[in-house]
Amino acid sequence: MTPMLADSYGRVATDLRVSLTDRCNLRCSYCMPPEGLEWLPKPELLTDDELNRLIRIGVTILGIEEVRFTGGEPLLRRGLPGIIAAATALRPRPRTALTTNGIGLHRTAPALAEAGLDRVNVSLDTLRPDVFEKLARRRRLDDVLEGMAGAAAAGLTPVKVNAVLMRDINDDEAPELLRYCMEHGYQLRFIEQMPLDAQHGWRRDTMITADEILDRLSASFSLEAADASTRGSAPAELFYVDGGPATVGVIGSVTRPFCGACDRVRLTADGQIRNCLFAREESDLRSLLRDGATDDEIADRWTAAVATKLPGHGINDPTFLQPARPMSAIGG
Ligand SMILES: Nc1nc2c(ncn2[C@@H]2O[C@H](COP(=O)(O)OP(=O)(O)OP(=O)(O)O)[C@@H](O)[C@H]2O)c(=O)[nH]1
Ligand SMILES: C[S@@+](CC[C@H](N)C(=O)[O-])C[C@H]1O[C@@H](n2cnc3c(N)ncnc32)[C@H](O)[C@@H]1O
Ligand code: SF4
Ligand code: SF4
Repeated sequence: MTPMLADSYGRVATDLRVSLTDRCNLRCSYCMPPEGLEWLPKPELLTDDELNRLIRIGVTILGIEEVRFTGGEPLLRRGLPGIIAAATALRPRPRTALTTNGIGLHRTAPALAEAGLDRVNVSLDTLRPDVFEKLARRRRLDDVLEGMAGAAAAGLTPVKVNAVLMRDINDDEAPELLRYCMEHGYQLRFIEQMPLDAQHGWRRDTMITADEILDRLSASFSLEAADASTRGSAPAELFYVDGGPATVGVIGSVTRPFCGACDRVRLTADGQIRNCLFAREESDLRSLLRDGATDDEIADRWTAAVATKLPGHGINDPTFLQPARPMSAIGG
């Protein structure tokens, strides 16, 4: 198929990240303020049918090969199994994945697997209940751990685990998290905090960098960089732990950006296409949908949206401005 979602820097978007809701049942301090946010009004959200149609256009007309469901917290979306089933019924069948905080996953994992979901990424920043409560502002650590186990038992593997380290909160926990994940067969990745929180609390001088993460891990494990040629467009740089085969990943979005190999495009829960996590402009597919546009007209607007993608996120430029939408409303 001719690549349709190409930008002017030679990159082609084949990975569609779909935000199913901007709501969440946690309040991670690097993402949301304690009081939550003003949620998108219901009439502005795409219905399941509208979402399914856009995913179908992405896969069958525009060359999307992988669909990632995210949010907000995607498990809060009632129609999730049906949305997954509609995506996996498409031909060519896209690979599917879910990025979740894991709450409730223990219960829903079998139904999600049954609907055709291939794998999950679960966010887990700490193994200490008091630190979890401080970071996520809810007492739900056990639910998350149970959710990860449920996903593995349902075959939603590999279970990848995302951890953000925050200075003086959980930055001493890197080795403990890695040991836990290795024991349970999960693939852990540490993520550099990005300036995407609604309360604009990100500070370059306090963020934990990829170099620091690697230093902390190296005090307890021997790490050997995996062959870079196998990385492709993956955000995580992989390191073999103690000779392998277990690996740990580092997602250095700020200090080791990977935008040159980006293959992502995002659809927000209210039907806007964003060609980058940090885009300051969006393309409105919802109005087209609701005005009776044809599949080809929708595909044309989507193609034009990706064509204007910038070469990188610009976080390291002096003129950088954080996007108006926070991470939870973009779809992380
Ligand atoms: N800069 C940047 N960071 C991203 C992007 N997508 C995801 N991330 C960061 O990487 C983290 C992990 O993302 P996930 O949704 O778990 O999945 P992934 O790493 O993209 O994908 P897989 O490794 O294929 O499972 C997110 O929490 C973000 O912090 C992106 O497009 N740009
Ligand atoms: C926005 S959440 C949405 C999915 C789900 N609620 C979850 O937490 O996995 C997706 C990912 O973004 C990460 N994230 C949120 N805010 C971030 C930030 N400011 N910098 C880096 N990663 C962030 C989270 O840790 C999570 O792994
Ligand atoms: S990172 Fe995920 S779980 Fe945490 S507040 Fe944001 S959307 Fe919710
Ligand atoms: S910051 Fe933008 S260009 Fe860079 S990898 Fe993420 S989505 Fe792609």
